[in-house]
Amino acid sequence: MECALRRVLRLDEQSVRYAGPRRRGGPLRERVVGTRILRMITAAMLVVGTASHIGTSTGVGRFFMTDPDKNLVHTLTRYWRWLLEGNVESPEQRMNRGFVFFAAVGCFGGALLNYLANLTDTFFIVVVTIIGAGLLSIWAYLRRGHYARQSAKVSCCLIAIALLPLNWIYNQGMDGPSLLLFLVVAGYAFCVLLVAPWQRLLIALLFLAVPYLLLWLDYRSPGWIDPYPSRAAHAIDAAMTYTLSIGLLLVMVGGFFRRFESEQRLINEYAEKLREAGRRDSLTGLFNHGSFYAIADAYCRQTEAERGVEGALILYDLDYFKDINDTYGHVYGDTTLKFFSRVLRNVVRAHGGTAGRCGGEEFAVLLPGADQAKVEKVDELLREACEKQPLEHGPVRFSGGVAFEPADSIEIWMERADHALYAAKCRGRNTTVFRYRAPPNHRQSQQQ
Ligand SMILES: Nc1nc2c(ncn2[C@@H]2O[C@H](COP(=O)(O)OP(=O)(O)OP(=O)(O)O)[C@@H](O)[C@H]2O)c(=O)[nH]1
Repeated sequence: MECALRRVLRLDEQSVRYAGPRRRGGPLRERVVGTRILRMITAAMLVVGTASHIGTSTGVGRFFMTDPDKNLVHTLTRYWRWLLEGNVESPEQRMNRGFVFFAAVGCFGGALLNYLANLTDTFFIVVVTIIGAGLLSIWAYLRRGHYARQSAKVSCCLIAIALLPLNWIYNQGMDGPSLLLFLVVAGYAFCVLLVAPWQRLLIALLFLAVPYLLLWLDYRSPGWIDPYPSRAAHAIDAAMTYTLSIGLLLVMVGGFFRRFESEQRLINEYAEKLREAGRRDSLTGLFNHGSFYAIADAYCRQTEAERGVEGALILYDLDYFKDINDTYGHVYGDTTLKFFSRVLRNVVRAHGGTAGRCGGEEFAVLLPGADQAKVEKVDELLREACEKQPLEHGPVRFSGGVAFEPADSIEIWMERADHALYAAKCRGRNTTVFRYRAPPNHRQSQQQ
């Protein structure tokens, strides 16, 4: 195994010459190869995973998924999702999980290869394994939906203080790819850690201070730094690190786009909820006075040009509601209002109408295109439902007044319905008056 690896990586005498004389002393150990391979593996996984993710989210992957013989993308996406998705679905968390997971895989892969090929000191293998275990436990913690920012802070510190300095020392220091990796991880830290400005400043200082320190070490004590064994190894490492960096940038930018989209979706949802709440009566859930008037007024205007158009406006008022409040309390009064509203909404909706609460114990119903027979039916069903389901202190009773044929404005139409309602109250309540039909050509006569 060791020989094969060495043959593949061409670690021959010529390669050793490229590196120049050993600076740290002792025989040349090809420890750099392990970290290089780990980056290759991580980059390959990242590229395949990201490609499958982009494939499915853009719809390109659907082409493959429709064909049962080409379901590789589907399988990869399933694994990719399992790795990144947990109990909580937020783009920030997914971005975090993706980053931490690949860092952990990189550590384990590197440690394993270094061990198998006997490339580095045991110290390097142990430290990288410990860092990998730390990152993996952070990833597992994140998958369970725990708070992402604390874990992101810990993983950033682990990478910045331990992993990248090791990478620096074992990968030709300032001539290797570690500075590029520092830059990408710093970008990740700035993107994911939405912390207070002073903490952001601390992170920036950390990502400046550690490379400065390493540059100084590189300059003052070059014996600490391991060179590349060959030009080929240097080129491969540069290519792989660059690919890894592009992949990580993709994860970050993709995460940001998804986060922007989900926040936009949330804003729209809340705006819609607010709009809806502004149109509804908070106690009964029916349209409130303003929105009911607007709907009914729009109907009046819409039917203005049409002659003899059908339609009815009904006003309902609960009977002796003040007595109910005074005798059984306001809570019972509210229960009565809610019950009546629910029954009213169900009956009216079933007949294509709209119900609203005009205030107190007064309700309004718009039945577009309804003739007298339909209005009588609605009224009958409503009374029947209230009688059949008595509340604790008896059935809800109410009076109603109906105005047929839309008027020029809702105010005029309401006034006519109100007259009918008043008539119903005068007749002894618990009844509906239908007699307020508009005279023929009432619109023309009103305009004159
Ligand atoms: N519980 C409760 N009571 C309300 C609410 N809004 C208005 N009221 C009460 O409704 C009562 C209306 O009383 P009135 O206008 O005298 O009507 P009424 O007693 O039903 O008499 P008639 O309509 O003539 O049968 C008042 O006591 C108000 O305080 C509400 O949201 N909840």
